[in-house]
Amino acid sequence: MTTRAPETSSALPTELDVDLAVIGFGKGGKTLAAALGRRGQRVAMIEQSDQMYGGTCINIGCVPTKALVYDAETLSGPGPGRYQQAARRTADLTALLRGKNFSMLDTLDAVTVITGTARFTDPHTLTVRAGGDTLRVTARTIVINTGADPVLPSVPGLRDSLHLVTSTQLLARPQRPDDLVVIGGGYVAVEFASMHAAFGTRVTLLERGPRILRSEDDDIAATATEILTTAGVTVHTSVVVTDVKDDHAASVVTFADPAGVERTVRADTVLAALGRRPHTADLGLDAVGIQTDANGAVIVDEHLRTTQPHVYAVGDVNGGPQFTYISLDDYRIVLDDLTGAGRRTTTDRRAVAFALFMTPPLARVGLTETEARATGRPLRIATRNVADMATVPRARIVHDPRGVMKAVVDAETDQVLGVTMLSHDSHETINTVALAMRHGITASRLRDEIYTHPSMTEALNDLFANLHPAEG
Ligand SMILES: Cc1cc2nc3c(=O)[nH]c(=O)nc-3n(C[C@H](O)[C@H](O)[C@H](O)COP(=O)(O)OP(=O)(O)OC[C@H]3O[C@@H](n4cnc5c(N)ncnc54)[C@H](O)[C@@H]3O)c2cc1C
Ligand SMILES: NC(=O)c1ccc[n+]([C@@H]2O[C@H](COP(=O)([O-])OP(=O)(O)OC[C@H]3O[C@@H](n4cnc5c(N)ncnc54)[C@H](O)[C@@H]3O)[C@@H](O)[C@H]2O)c1
Repeated sequence: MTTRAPETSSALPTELDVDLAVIGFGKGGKTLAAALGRRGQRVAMIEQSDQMYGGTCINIGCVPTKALVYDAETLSGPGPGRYQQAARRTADLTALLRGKNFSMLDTLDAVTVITGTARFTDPHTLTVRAGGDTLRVTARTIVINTGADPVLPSVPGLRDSLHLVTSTQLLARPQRPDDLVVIGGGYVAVEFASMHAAFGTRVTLLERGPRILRSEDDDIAATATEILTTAGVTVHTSVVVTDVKDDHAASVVTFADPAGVERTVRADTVLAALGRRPHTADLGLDAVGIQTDANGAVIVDEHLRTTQPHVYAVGDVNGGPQFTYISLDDYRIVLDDLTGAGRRTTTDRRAVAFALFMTPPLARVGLTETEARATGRPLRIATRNVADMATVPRARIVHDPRGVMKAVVDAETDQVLGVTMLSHDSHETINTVALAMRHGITASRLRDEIYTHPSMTEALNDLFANLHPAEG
């Protein structure tokens, strides 16, 4: 167990040779570092910030956002005070998890945690800098796990606005905004809009596409929009944000509406939630023969090997789906390649579910109706409003009968092609469907299974009993 922070390491060696060097304390990399460290391999974990031990998810991503969403749903009292209480609790929680993540590696004798910024100088060598100090790390195997950064579009005035925030900056604030403009209509936009509206912030969401949640079916996006609108979010779609100007304590955001009419909205905070781009620009990859694609993602094969076969890329940086559990699965693939049979690949992934934590949450696994129709197969489809599911009292028990569920099934094979749930607890229930899909359990069997009562899972009895041949 040795911990080196180059900024304080003048008495420490300036060179380190290890079996594995991991750049970035993300989910996949830290899990691999711990696994190989426990086996006695010499590992260097290099993380640029002592505020990021444990990576994006626990510090500035999943954990703080979901803690705030939960508190928005459950704490009582006036919005500003509730938010401050929730923000304090969230900061305490992330600090606790950050410490635990650091200890998980730092307590392993074979692992060295280095706090500094890494850059390749040759295919087996990294230069790690912090302040004026430099450490040279050579490694047999290197894993790039540097995550992704928010994209900021070149809207005039946006980048210079004093009121512009990324999700990271907004999470760091102890106070909620009074008026928030959210630009974007995807994961970050919808989660922050929903949560801040629940804390009493006036929220306006500006999405350039014809609907929010562009990957979902029209009817699902429409129900999500209705839920957000009822919760107090003003949603504008098919808009073009043309200008952002600061005016004392606020920003004036100008946008063209679908008819081309210029409109403005004023807010003390403007959140850019426009996607996240793989973090590769400053790693020196080109010079050492590690190729990236047009979006900056490290190009990898199905074993997550880069164009230098001893260098792997895991998590958001390799351009795959940006979810913590995908980074974790990347770890399994790399571990198998390094220590196992090397059979596990990204092509093994089937029926991977996701959940977006608006209230109630939206979860999906498999195909949307639109995607299923495009396959040309004969389909059976069920669409059920939660409020109409009399046999699912759980939603009313918890005071939340909002939402809709949809199942899309191959009419010939009875195979489940996809399920979408915008409903209470869908982030849990969807895992049952995903497991069933992965193991070939048919729609009829899901319809006839025994589920606990009163639970949201028993909605599967109702949903799969209501399949009808797809029209059109
Ligand atoms: C607001 C928000 C909410 C989210 N919510 C969810 C959710 O609910 N569920 C979910 O599954 N996913 C969620 N995500 C996505 C999820 O957080 C990411 O997909 C995941 O954390 C990516 O992990 P990673 O392994 O790619 O690396 P990361 O965890 O991003 O770690 C990368 C690390 O590399 C470090 N680094 C970068 N460059 C260098 C360098 N040159 N030298 C040293 N260190 C460096 C960074 O400081 C960082 O700590 C959310 C994301 C955001 C932004
Ligand atoms: N619950 C979760 O699992 C969770 C939560 C948050 C983030 N994430 C991950 O982080 C990733 C990044 O999230 P995100 O919301 O930043 O990106 P996103 O790709 O989900 O959504 C970006 C949205 O911005 C819109 N957009 C782009 N340019 C625009 C412009 N100029 N004006 C208006 N709208 C514009 C797009 O049409 C899209 O709807 C997600 O894709 C997801 O993988 C996951």
